[in-house]
Amino acid sequence: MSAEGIKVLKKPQFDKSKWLQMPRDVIIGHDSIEQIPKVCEDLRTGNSALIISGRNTMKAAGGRVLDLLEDKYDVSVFTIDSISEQSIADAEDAASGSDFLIGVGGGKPIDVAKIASYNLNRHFISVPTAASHDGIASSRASVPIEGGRVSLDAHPPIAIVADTAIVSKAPHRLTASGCADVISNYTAILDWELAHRLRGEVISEYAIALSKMTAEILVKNANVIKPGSEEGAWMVLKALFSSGIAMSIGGSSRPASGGEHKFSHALDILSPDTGLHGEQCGIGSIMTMYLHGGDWRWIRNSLRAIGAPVTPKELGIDDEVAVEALMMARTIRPERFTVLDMGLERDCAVKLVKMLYKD
Ligand SMILES: NC(=O)C1=CN([C@@H]2O[C@H](COP(=O)(O)OP(=O)(O)OC[C@H]3O[C@@H](n4cnc5c(N)ncnc54)[C@H](OP(=O)(O)O)[C@@H]3O)[C@@H](O)[C@H]2O)C=CC1
Ligand SMILES: O=C(CO)COP(=O)(O)O
Ligand SMILES: [Zn+2]
Repeated sequence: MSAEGIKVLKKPQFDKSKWLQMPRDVIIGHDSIEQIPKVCEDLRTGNSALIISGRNTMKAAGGRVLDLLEDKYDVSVFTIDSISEQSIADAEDAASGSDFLIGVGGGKPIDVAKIASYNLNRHFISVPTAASHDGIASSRASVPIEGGRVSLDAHPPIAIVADTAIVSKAPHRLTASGCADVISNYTAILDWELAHRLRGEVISEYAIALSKMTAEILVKNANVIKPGSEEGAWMVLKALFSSGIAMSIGGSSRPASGGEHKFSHALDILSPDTGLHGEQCGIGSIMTMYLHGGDWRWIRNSLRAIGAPVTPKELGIDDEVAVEALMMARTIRPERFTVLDMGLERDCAVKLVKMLYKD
């Protein structure tokens, strides 16, 4: 071919751009709830606030937030029982006259506050009462919809106020569930890498490194995570924060949510209000680690060490329901490719669940 026949391809211009949002004020520590008025002042949040909380969590912390703010701010309270499209719409109605929102509770009130504030274009402050989930800092919200669940784009809290004295008094089951949510990062990452290899899905090495490091540090410090320990609460809250930041960097929940989360979301449909989110993800993670050919016994031992359940029986569900959840996982958020989307057959799912009981 002559020189004239060769087309010189111009290197495409670099046109990548990313917009990351992060929390501005983060206070984790003993009696940090007392700092809430200062945080509101610092962030110039406005004059009126809506506290979104649950029944138990209103008692554990919401009441104190109300006491601390009501002198200076016009504060109302909205209590939720569950997260649903309806409870989010109701929360938005309740918040329409408020300058900012405060989510006080576990994952559900925080996600409701996150979405409502995002839809209303208001700031929100995250006040976790339990170290039970890694949505305390993330910019995502997880919402059940008819027959499934969606991970919605939202925004991160403008501030996080996590009081270790309050969180350490929450039932230990919640803390162990938060640890399991973080331990499941190991398999979430493997699933993301699998989707990258097979489907060309874009991955973020920074998000992966942070997510993995977070799980490693947590497992390394499992010995301090004991019922009632404030040091343990501190350790887990830091991990949950870090995992949430990995999701912000990744631009999706991918660094912390893979097949084990799809299994958990399926269980939420098949057996609602039985297991906690992180508990279910932990058990899912043992099984998906097995499918990835990794050290599933190590995942199981790590979960046991922090007091999380490792079998459907310990979770309070029948093995048949766990098998059904494995089969249903591929129908949950089908665009999220994981090891459970590779044509798992029912008899293999049965074996997988049986394997959980092996020595
Ligand atoms: N956005 C994200 O990135 C993420 C979102 N999630 C979502 O979070 C949710 C799971 O969170 P989780 O916290 O497990 O569930 P909940 O918010 O339902 O909390 C579980 C239970 O613990 C109670 N509780 C919380 N704190 C205390 C306390 N200090 N003392 C006594 N009881 C307490 C709650 O009481 P009450 O009845 O008062 O609420 C509730 O009954 C799921 O919807 C999940 O999808 C999970 C991970 C990441
Ligand atoms: O729970 C999460 C991360 O721990 C969020 O994941 P989902 O996007 O699957 O709801
Ligand atoms: Zn999770």
